[in-house]
Amino acid sequence: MAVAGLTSPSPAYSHRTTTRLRSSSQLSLSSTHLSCRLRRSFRPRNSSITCSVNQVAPVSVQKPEPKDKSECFGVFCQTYDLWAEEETRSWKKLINIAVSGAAGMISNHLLFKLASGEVFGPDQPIALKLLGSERSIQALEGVAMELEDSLYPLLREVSIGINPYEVFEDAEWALLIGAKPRGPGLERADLLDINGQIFSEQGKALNAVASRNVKVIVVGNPCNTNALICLKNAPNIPAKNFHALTRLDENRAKCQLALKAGVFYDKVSNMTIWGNHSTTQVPDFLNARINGLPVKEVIKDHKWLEEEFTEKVQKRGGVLIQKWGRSSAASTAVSIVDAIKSLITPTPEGDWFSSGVYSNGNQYGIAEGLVFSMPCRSKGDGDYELVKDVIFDDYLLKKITKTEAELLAEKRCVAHLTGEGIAFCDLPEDTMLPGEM
Ligand SMILES: NC(=O)C1=CN([C@@H]2O[C@H](COP(=O)(O)OP(=O)(O)OC[C@H]3O[C@@H](n4cnc5c(N)ncnc54)[C@H](OP(=O)(O)O)[C@@H]3O)[C@@H](O)[C@H]2O)C=CC1
Ligand SMILES: O=C([O-])CC(=O)C(=O)O
Repeated sequence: MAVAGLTSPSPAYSHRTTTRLRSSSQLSLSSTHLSCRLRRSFRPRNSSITCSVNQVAPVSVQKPEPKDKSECFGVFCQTYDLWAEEETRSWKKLINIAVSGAAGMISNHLLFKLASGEVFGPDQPIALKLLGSERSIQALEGVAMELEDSLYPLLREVSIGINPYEVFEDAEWALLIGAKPRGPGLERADLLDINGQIFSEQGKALNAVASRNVKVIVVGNPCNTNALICLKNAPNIPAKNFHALTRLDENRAKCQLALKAGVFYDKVSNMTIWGNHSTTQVPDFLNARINGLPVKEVIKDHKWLEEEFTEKVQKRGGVLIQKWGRSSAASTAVSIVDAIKSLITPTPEGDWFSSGVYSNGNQYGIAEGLVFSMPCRSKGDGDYELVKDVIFDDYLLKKITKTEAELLAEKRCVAHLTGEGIAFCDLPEDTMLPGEM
C-alpha cells in the first residue's frame, strides 16, 4: 500500500477502503498508519522513520476489525524529517482535539481557526480527530481535503472516523457540536431524547478512551442538558471539565449593550449569562460594566434593559435564522474559540466570562445537579472558579428562577439517560432554543 500521498485525494484513504486493504494483505495497517504520523518524526536528524508497509510485521491471526475505524487522512499520514525545520524545536507537545459534527456548518469555520494556530497559539501543534457518521463521511473527507490544501504548519495530524470510541482516544479537548437540529413537527421532548442518546454514547466513549483531564465543550443543542447527560455518563472524568457553550450569548449581550451605550464593544465587561442556552437565559445587566461602571449607571433606560435588551439577547438566534435561513455558524465558531481561550489564558483582573458548568457546590443557591451558565474566572490552566462578588436583585433572582425551573424540567425529561430513574417530561410551554421563536 502506498502511504496516502500529497497528490491523490482519492477514496484510497477512506476508512472503508483501508479496511479492505487490511483484510487482503493480512497486515496491521493500523500500525502502518500510526507509524506514518507526523508526530513520530520529532526525532534527531538521520533517524526519522521511513514509512512503508514493509516495516510492519505480518500478523499470524487476523482479528475481526471494526468497520468504523478512525484513520489518519491523506497528507497527514506522511512522515517528514521535521528537524530540518528549526521552528519545530520550540514547539510544545502535540495536543489531540476531537470535534463531533465535524462536517457541519459550525465546524466548517471552527476547524480552520484551530488549525491556523489562532486558538492554541503559534507554538502549539495539534491533531484534529474528526467525528462524523455514515451520513456525513463523504463530506468529512471533503473537510479533511480542505484542511490538507490549507497547508497549516501546526496541523500535524487529521483523522476521521464514525466511532467515538476511536475518535476520542487520548483527546485533550472534545468539542461536541454534532446534534440533530429541531425540525418541523419535532417536539422539544423528542429532541432532548434523540440528542440525549448521542451525548450519552459520547460521554461513555470519553469516559473509556479520552485523556483523564479532557476538557469538553458541548455546543449541540439543547447544550446544557446534553452536557449534563454527557458528564453523567463519564464518571471517571471530573464533572468540572464539562461546559455548555453560552459564550455566544455573552458576546451577543455585550454587542447590544455597546450599541445602546454608543461605545465600542471591548468596553463592556463582566457579562454573565445565567442558566440555559435557551430563550429563558438571563443576560445579567446588573453586574455587567461599561467602561468599568455598572451598566445601569451608563444606560439609564432601565425599562429597555429589563425588556428589550433581555429579549433581544434571548431571541437573537431566531432573528438570525429568519435573515440567514440557517442558524449562526461563524459567530458560534468564534464564540467556541473565545470559550477555549478563556480557559487557557488567565482572565483579566476584575473581569469574568460565562460558561455552562456543573452547578454542584455553587455559592449562588442555584439547584445542584444542573449544567447552568454562571460567571467564571480562570488562571489559564484549563480549569475555572466561580466568581464570588456578584450581586442579585429581585428582578435578576426571578429571571434566574425561571431558567432554573426550565433546566430542572429538562433534567426530569432525560432521567433515563443520566441514571436517575424514569423520565417524566413536563416542559414549560415556552421552552425554546434561541433559534426558535
Ligand atoms: N450553543 C450554542 O451557542 C449554539 C449551538 N448550536 C447548535 O450546534 C449544533 C450544530 O450546528 P450546525 O453545525 O450549524 O449544524 P449542522 O446541521 O450544519 O451540523 C450538525 C451536524 O450534526 C450531526 N448530526 C447528529 N445527529 C444528527 C441527526 N439525527 N440528523 C442530522 N444531523 C445530525 C451531523 O453530523 P454527523 O452526521 O456527522 O453526525 C451534522 O453535520 C446544533 O445542535 C445547533 O442547534 C448552534 C448555534 C449556537
Ligand atoms: O437554536 C439554534 O440552533 C441556534 C442557537 O442555538 C443560537 O443561535 O444560539
